[in-house]
Amino acid sequence: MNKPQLIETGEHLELRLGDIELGGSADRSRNFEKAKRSSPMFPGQRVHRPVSNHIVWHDATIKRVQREALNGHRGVILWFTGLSGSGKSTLAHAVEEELHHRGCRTFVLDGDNVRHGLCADLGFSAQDRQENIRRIGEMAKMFMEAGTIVLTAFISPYCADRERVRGIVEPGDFIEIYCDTPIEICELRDVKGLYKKARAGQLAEFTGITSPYEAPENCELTVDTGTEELDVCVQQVIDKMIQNGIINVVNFSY
Ligand SMILES: Nc1ncnc2c1ncn2[C@@H]1O[C@H](COP(=O)(O)OS(=O)(=O)O)[C@@H](OP(=O)(O)O)[C@H]1O
Ligand SMILES: Nc1ncnc2c1ncn2[C@@H]1O[C@H](COP(=O)(O)OP(=O)(O)O)[C@@H](O)[C@H]1O
Repeated sequence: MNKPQLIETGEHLELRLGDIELGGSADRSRNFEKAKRSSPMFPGQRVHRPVSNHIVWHDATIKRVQREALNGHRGVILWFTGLSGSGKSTLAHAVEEELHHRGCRTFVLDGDNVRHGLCADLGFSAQDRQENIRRIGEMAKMFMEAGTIVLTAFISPYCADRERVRGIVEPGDFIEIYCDTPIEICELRDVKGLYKKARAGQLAEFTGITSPYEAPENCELTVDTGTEELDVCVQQVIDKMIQNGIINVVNFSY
């Protein structure tokens, strides 16, 4: 990797790799106070604010931009969304491999895995899915603040829930990637046999069958994970990252 430079500009620290500005202001990690907390959208929907009035934000002395300088690339959230079987996990892990082999710090947060631990108490009602995505969004943000390229692979079926995650980070920090596989193909793949169960009435609230999926309308990238080869989709994600100044074209040219 090219050696990144930290440049002081007034009150800000900038991280530069060649001509690319990798980081933003040194106090970007303080956007806790600015986090958008939207109003409830349906009865019973949870709104999260600290329960106690007696907690005070503690500023880190080592900032995100310094961690990014150490890593040689920006932290970012790559948010993969799509139906079950659309290819979120396969694509996220394939992109991670590509990035890891080229020296990037990465981590994949995967739906089934997170539901074994942090979100083991949640089911598949709209409210539980909302809470699932809220927790994952907060966790992804922490990974990103650590300077990591975090790749998330959750159905995240509701536009509002995805937009809420976008709203807790700065513009450019959240790259939404729609794994656009039609349900007919997902059902043919039926990787885990869940569509068969859902059709047989053995699995309630199954996305695409008895529970909605709201496709993104203005996402950063749509990938045709239904018919394109995996390596083509990986390259599209890498190209988007280069275009957005997350990683350096020098390290990713073939
Ligand atoms: N009812 C129902 N609907 C959808 N999916 C179900 C359901 N029950 C279990 N599963 C399995 O759980 C995985 C989806 O979890 P997520 O955390 O990604 O869902 S969500 O974002 O909160 O909607 C999903 O994983 P993927 O197939 O990788 O998407 C399924 O394996
Ligand atoms: N271009 C592609 N991108 C991702 N997955 C693909 C692609 N083409 C075929 N597949 C296959 O589709 C399936 C997707 O499964 P998975 O990644 O578990 O989906 P999800 O995480 O969305 O539930 C895998 O069997 C994978 O090999």
